[in-house]
Amino acid sequence: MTAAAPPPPLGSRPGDVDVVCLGESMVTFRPSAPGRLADVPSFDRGIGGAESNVACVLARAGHRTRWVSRVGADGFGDHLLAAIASYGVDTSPVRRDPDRPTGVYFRTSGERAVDVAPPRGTDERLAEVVYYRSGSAASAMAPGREIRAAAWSGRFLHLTGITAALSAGCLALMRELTTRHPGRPLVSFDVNHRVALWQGTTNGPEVLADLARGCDLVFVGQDEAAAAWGLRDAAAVRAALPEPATLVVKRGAAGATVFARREDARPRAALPRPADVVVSAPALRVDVVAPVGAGDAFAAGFLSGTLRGLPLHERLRHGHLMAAAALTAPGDLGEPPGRAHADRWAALDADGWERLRLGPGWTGCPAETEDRSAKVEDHTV
Ligand SMILES: Nc1ncnc2c1ncn2[C@@H]1O[C@H](COP(=O)(O)OP(=O)(O)O)[C@@H](O)[C@H]1O
Ligand SMILES: O=C(O)C(=O)C[C@H](O)[C@H](O)COP(=O)(O)O
Repeated sequence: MTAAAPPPPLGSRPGDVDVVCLGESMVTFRPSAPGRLADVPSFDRGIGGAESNVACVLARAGHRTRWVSRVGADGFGDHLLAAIASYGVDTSPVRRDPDRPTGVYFRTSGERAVDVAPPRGTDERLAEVVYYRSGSAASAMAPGREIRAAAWSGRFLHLTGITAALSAGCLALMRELTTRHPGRPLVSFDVNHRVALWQGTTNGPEVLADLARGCDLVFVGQDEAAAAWGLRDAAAVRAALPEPATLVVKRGAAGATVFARREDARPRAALPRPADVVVSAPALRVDVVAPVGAGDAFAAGFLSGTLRGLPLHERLRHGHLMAAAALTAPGDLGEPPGRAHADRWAALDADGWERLRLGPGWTGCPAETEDRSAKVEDHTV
């Protein structure tokens, strides 16, 4: 028997993909008809997982992406690997665990997620989310040489706060990957505070803020910053999280604001922190089919614009466009618009942008085609 090949030395594949996304993915089940989980008779299968969602959207947008995770040696693991690879994502670092299952979750549609089943008669706009992921294959991830080499193999590493809540090993891995080691890639982090996953601990918000401070690009929703940290506006979030060079605060349908530090070659300790450039962009008008996946798609759009060196305003607009694709599809992943079309929409003047109204199917409807009026109302490109 030959010994297993040693893992590649750290950083031996610098930048061989654009973005590495590390985190748990699950098979998702959505009711095939509206209603509470208690009542619906059947479910449609899909895939979910904040980090692989980002990888899939980026791959569709033409970027080289890799997903690092673990799945069970079961049929759901087979399905996740095949589905994520079908987007063009490199899944070669994903390990199969013969002793632990692939995670699964159930989710009703609704404008907002809640962590427990809402009582009968409560607001139907609340989605119910039920996870079966405790003890899953991915929850056994932990620091190690092989996983770090895979995590460091791109220009960007994208992480989310979900991973930190999965197990002590996952939290240790997140702490390691968000430590500012010399030679690490740029680290992007979506706070993704999932209250249900932090039950039994009181320090989730504090841990998430700590992890965010070790990253270069951070995404957070204004609503989650308010709920987790009591921070009521974007400037307060920036004041509390000055460390990341770039911070994006999303305000759902209202828009998003990016704070980007002017880079400065002078030693940081010697000088006060340089001032930020602050740019905001309104979101699009969207006929929402399902809100799930919008945050991940937004992060992918912003990252795509960052990789392409686009101006901050266009990065935000690419975030909104990708989010709109997710919002107008039933599952986590929509069909993002092609790059040429996204670029043309992102370059619209403020009036043209405001006149866009996007409904289901809009991304498959290029601006030149005759029937676009059915899908994209009032847009002028
Ligand atoms: N109702 C909406 N109308 C238009 N765009 C929206 C709407 N809700 C969300 N978005 C878009 O999705 C992005 C992510 O929204 P957010 O509420 O932060 O998602 P999540 O809670 O999934 O992280 C927003 O920045 C925006 O681009
Ligand atoms: O909750 C989790 O652990 C998941 O990863 C499941 C979902 O796929 C993402 O949470 C979707 O995330 P949003 O884009 O913020 O809607």
